[in-house]
Amino acid sequence: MPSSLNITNHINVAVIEFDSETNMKYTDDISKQRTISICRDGAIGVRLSFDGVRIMEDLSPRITITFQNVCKIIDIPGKMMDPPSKEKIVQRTLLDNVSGQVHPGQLVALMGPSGCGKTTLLNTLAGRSLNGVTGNIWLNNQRYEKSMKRNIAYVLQEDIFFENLTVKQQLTYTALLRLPNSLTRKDKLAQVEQIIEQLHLQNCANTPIILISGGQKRRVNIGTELLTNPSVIFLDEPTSGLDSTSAVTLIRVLRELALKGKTILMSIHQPSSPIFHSFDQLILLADAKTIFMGKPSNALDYFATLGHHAPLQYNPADFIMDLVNQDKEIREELKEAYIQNKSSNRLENPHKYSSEGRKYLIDEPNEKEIDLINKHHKNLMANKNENKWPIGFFAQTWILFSRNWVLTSKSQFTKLNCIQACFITIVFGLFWLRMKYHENTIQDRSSFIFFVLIFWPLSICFGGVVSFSIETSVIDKERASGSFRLSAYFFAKCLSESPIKLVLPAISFIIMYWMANINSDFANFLGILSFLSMSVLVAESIGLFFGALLQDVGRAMVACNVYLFGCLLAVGYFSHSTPYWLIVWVKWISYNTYAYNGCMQLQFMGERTYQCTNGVYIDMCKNNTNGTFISNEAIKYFNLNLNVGLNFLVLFGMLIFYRTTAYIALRFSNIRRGRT
Ligand SMILES: Nc1ncnc2c1ncn2[C@@H]1O[C@H](COP(=O)(O)OP(=O)(O)OP(=O)(O)O)[C@@H](O)[C@H]1O
Repeated sequence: MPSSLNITNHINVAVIEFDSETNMKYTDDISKQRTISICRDGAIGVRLSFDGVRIMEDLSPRITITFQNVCKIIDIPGKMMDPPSKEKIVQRTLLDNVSGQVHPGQLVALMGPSGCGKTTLLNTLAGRSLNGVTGNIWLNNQRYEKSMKRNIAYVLQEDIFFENLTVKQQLTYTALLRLPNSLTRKDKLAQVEQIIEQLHLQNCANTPIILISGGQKRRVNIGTELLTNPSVIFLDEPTSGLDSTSAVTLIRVLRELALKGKTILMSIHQPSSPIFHSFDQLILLADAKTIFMGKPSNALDYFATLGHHAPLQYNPADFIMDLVNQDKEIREELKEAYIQNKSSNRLENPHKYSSEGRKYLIDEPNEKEIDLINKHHKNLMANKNENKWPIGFFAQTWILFSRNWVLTSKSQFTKLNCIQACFITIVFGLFWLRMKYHENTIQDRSSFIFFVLIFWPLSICFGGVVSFSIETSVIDKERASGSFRLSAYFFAKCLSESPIKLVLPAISFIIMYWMANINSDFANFLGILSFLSMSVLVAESIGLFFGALLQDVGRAMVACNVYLFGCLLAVGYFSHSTPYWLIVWVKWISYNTYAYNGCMQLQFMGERTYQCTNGVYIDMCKNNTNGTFISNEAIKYFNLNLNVGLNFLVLFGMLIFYRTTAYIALRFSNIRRGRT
């Protein structure tokens, strides 16, 4: 035993969080150093190591998940059927009275042909897309409630990440977002290290996810879900796409987790023989119904009782999959046989199939209390005062801001973008090279401003259109596990992306501005730069708005193009004979009007002297072609009568307007997709 002084030193941190329901356990584990475990009634247990860092330990409640007669029926519009149905709505059964029970410490496989309902069952048990679901689901002896989600991890079939992040960055940002405020940053980072070690990811911890192998990606996916120390883990085909060695490694990791008391249910397609036999239980589905539930080692014996004998030396999983993938008649026979075999009154109602196989099946739960009792009883309901989110709005915004900053920097400063910026800068600079302060350059000066205000805003705008579509799958996945508010994501995105997206346009503009010799006054230069920056941000907001509203890149691009080019023409630069009724209103809703107006005034503002040339543009040069005029005269020529400050203010208003509508559109599209 360590000295009492030692213990006291390290309890200091814990005492702050003690309450009547907190248990303490002292372990003298040499491999993990001496630790004190603190276990509360929540999902997260805490271990104190002697260096004072708290590490979450496997002290989450042990949970038995019981599901009984779970059905899912959805309505499909008749015209979507093939062939189209005459009925307006066609009902389709995705799950038909599926029952089962998975205990802590068990690794259970869910198998069946493609489309039999494995993912649907996992979604249902994980509390996702519960529309049209009936039946009972219990976690221990408590009926399933939304708040219990925090005890559940769901590893999706696809490995969805921001692939430019390294493995460690991915896990760190997730830990900072999903672990509660009661843990310090240091504790959360320690938890990341623990997961990296547990999932054997040390070798690729600092490698971008895009460069790691499929098996490693799958483990990062699992690690991301394990960070919150869940009690129940659902995995949808975690071994698909992996070679047999990676699959075996993964199953070994899952087995280690099961040994720590996790309840694990995973769907799997065609496991190798060793993997098949490593499961504690097998649930086999066909056409939305159960056809076998028992130990994998009993599966072949069960099917043999129904006359389906496996050849010797044959992988049992292959045999079973071949069997259920055969014609519909066999599946009907297997479904019927299972119903008979599980039926308790089979003796009173003799059936055509042998009921000899019953001894190979595990009994289905029958809602009796005995099925639901779990010796590790814990209250799984969320405390009423408990926050819905692990961390507050500002903390969420800050972490998402940091992550987005890293991602946007990587995506913005690519070689391609830099080459494009250089090329545009040089072409624009050479085209309008060192314009003289002469009357005949005022039109060229106008076109310089006009084209600068087209190129950069439009190129950033199209980035905005695709922005959500690139991020939607990751954000949806993260929000499905309750990581952060949509508003925090949007706010962080706006704050982090705007400055980064302005860097290339600003550098390029500064060089072009000097090359074209626009206006040497520094204040005017800053003013024009501010107008360009504001135009870029407004244009990006328009892109974000269409991207969020239409949720389809193709359609959003078309809508954005039509809108922007309509607005661009309305400035009246290209045609002076456009009907007044057509441009009079479009002109005032076009951001180009204000940006162009402001920049042009700033360009000609001041007392700079211009040389008259032919008197085509400036009245006072008409009779004095060798004279001079003050640049302000050009403002009159271009009829620029809206105050510079007002132009900027309107642009700023547009920025706020389009960002707000983009957020509303995003929230609206989330509701349409069933997310809140
Ligand atoms: N939202 C939906 N609308 C209509 N049909 C759906 C919907 N979701 C699932 N289905 C259908 O339900 C059936 C079961 O789908 P599910 O994804 O659960 O199958 P699965 O067993 O996981 O298949 P796989 O092994 O190929 O992933 C499929 O036929 C699928 O087409």
